Amino acid sequence: MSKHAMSLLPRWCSRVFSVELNGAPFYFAVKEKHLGEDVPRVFREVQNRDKCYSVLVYCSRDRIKTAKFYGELKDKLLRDLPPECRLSPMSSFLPKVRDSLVKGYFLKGNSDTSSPIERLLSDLIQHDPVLVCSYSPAEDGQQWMQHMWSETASQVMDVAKGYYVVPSEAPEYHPSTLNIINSDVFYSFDEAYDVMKKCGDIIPEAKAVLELLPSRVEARNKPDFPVIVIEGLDATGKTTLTESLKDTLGATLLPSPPECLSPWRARFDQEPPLIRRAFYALGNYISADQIGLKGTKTPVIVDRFWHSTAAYAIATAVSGPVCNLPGEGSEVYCWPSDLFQPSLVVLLTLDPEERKRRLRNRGQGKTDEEEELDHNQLFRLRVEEAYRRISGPACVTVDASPSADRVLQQVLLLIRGKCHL
Ligand SMILES: Nc1ncnc2c1ncn2[C@@H]1O[C@H](COP(=O)(O)OP(=O)(O)OP(=O)(O)O)[C@@H](O)[C@H]1O
Ligand SMILES: Nc1ccn([C@H]2C[C@H](O)[C@@H](COP(=O)(O)O)O2)c(=O)n1
Repeated sequence: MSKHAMSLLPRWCSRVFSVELNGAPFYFAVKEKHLGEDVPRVFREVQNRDKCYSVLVYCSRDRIKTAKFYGELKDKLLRDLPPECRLSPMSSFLPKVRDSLVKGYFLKGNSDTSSPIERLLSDLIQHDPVLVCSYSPAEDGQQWMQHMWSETASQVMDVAKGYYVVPSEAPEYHPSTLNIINSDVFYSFDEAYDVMKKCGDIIPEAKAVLELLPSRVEARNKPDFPVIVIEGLDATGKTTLTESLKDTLGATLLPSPPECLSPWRARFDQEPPLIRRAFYALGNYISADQIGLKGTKTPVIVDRFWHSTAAYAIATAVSGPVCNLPGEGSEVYCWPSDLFQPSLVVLLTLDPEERKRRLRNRGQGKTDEEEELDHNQLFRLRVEEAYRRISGPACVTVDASPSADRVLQQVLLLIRGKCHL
């Protein structure tokens, strides 16, 4: 067993394991002794002929490689496992311990598929940063046990002995919330920059992005004019409103991410969250630099800014209902201390049916995330709630269902009240 995997062991019995079946999480823990606990739900429906396995990707010191490998692992498992084998997202974590989450997959096969599955897992454990366990009924035929594999053997081998699997309570918040800070959301230029810099060796485009970054993090000038950010889900009317505000106020309109990043955006959208979110976070610092420049001459309207970066990242990292999000007031929703704060942030909200109607009428192709927003009601609700929970500055919600002109008038009122324009 590698030294990284060994480092997970001392608190192995304090870890909680989560397996997501059809979008719902099932939790279990492991114990050295059995005290008459029930069989966890994940194993209750497993037949005796079935065999289950877990593959967890532990964090090596190279976070970039780990993040890339996690994405590639799913493709590899889907490609190489027998088609009858069922693959579910899995994680393991220490409750309330930050950065303790390790992610992976839970595999369910049967006696016909166990040989090819075990061959694949044996190969993985010898070449990749994974910790493999298998699960089988205990001698009494009632309980289930977890056996940790050793990388030196190409067959199942328990380290010390097997552990009993027992049910565990659901944590207060989704386990992914433990690892959000500086993996999904970055709270300083340096943290996001560090990720992009480390990407330079494996993603040539990262070097081009680094060259576009401002030399100073603080906006070069403090704008004399108000800076207004317009936020909202796709097709809530941001483009329509920002164009009108530009004309009405004689303002400068800045899109976000900034135009200079457009050539690289599609490339970074394919990357795992760590890299993709670092790209968007850095985009905000470029925007802040541009705001500093333009805001000395005219008011500035910005189409999306940090609220979007954080809200989409948090809502993607966490799955399930809104109550799985980090609680209101969590540090996850804090504004980065080194990022320019706009004078006003307006969040446009729209009834989902009307939003779909506008999307249909607009008739453009949809990005993967727009598809997700369309089909996954829970994702949409999580993004909107995360928007509302972000503070410093918090956003002011405006109902975007009236006519474009009415929405404009409503937002102008807000701007005049808040920014004395
Ligand atoms: N208040 C409104 N009433 C009716 N239709 C509107 C209104 N505002 C915008 N629309 C229409 O809805 C569609 C989406 O608007 P728009 O492109 O401004 O949204 P968006 O938030 O910028 O979208 P995206 O983030 O995907 O670029 C467009 O066809 C636009 O003409
Ligand atoms: N400042 C920004 C702007 C955008 N994003 C991300 C969030 C979504 O993934 C996507 C939405 O952009 P659109 O499709 O409306 O162009 O871009 C961000 O993270 N930060």
